[in-house]
Amino acid sequence: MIEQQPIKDFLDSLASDSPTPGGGTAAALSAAMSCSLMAMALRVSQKKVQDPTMQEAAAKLDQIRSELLNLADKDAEAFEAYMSARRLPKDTESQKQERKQAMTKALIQATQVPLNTMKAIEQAVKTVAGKTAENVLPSVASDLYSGIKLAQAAMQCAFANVKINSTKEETQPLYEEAVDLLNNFEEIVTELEQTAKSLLGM
Ligand SMILES: Nc1nc(=O)c2c([nH]1)NC[C@@H]1CN(c3ccc(C(=O)N[C@@H](CCC(=O)O)C(=O)O)cc3)C=[N+]21
Repeated sequence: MIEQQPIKDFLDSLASDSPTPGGGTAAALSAAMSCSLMAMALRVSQKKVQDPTMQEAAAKLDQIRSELLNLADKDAEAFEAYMSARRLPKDTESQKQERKQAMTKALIQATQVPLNTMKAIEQAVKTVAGKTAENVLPSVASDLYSGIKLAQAAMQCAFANVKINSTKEETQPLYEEAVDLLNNFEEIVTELEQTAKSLLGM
């Protein structure tokens, strides 16, 4: 489990030529870090600003962060299963059929997981958008901004994983859902970025 790993060990295994952890895991973990940063900005601000939504939003971000850490593990499992299916024998006609079925099944899961990562990131950003972000103290505006930009990067990375796996008819509906989600997200995140920038005086 990723949560048990020292950061150095995780980064070494990400850099290694083994297929997992891969980009999908990195997207989910980056998003988890984004949640931490945004929660921190809210918790610091909450001490001085009378905004009862901040505490709740921070708690929600903690919950989404825990989901994202789980998705980081799930992504490695799903991509590993796909790589295993690819390694199945293909000597006879029935083996070929079985391998094809197993690969399709694993590919659907390897596409569903980064799509779930995208959904979690959208929830995280929606949690801070609007009044909550506007009430963040200028002293932690850089943390809010960093959290937002990390969320945006993680969203685009998770989307790239959905895209690269969307090579079959069976994954097409997931791809279409991801495109819609990304477009909607970009609108929300652009506005939120403006809020953080103006707090930063940028
Ligand atoms: N949900 C999801 N998560 C991913 O992380 C994900 C994904 N989908 N879809 C595709 C991309 C690409 N990616 C690779 C990482 C390493 C190798 C790799 O190490 N390949 C070696 C070893 C192959 C083996 O061990 O059989 C090779 O090709 O020589 C390949 C591909 C992860 N991705």
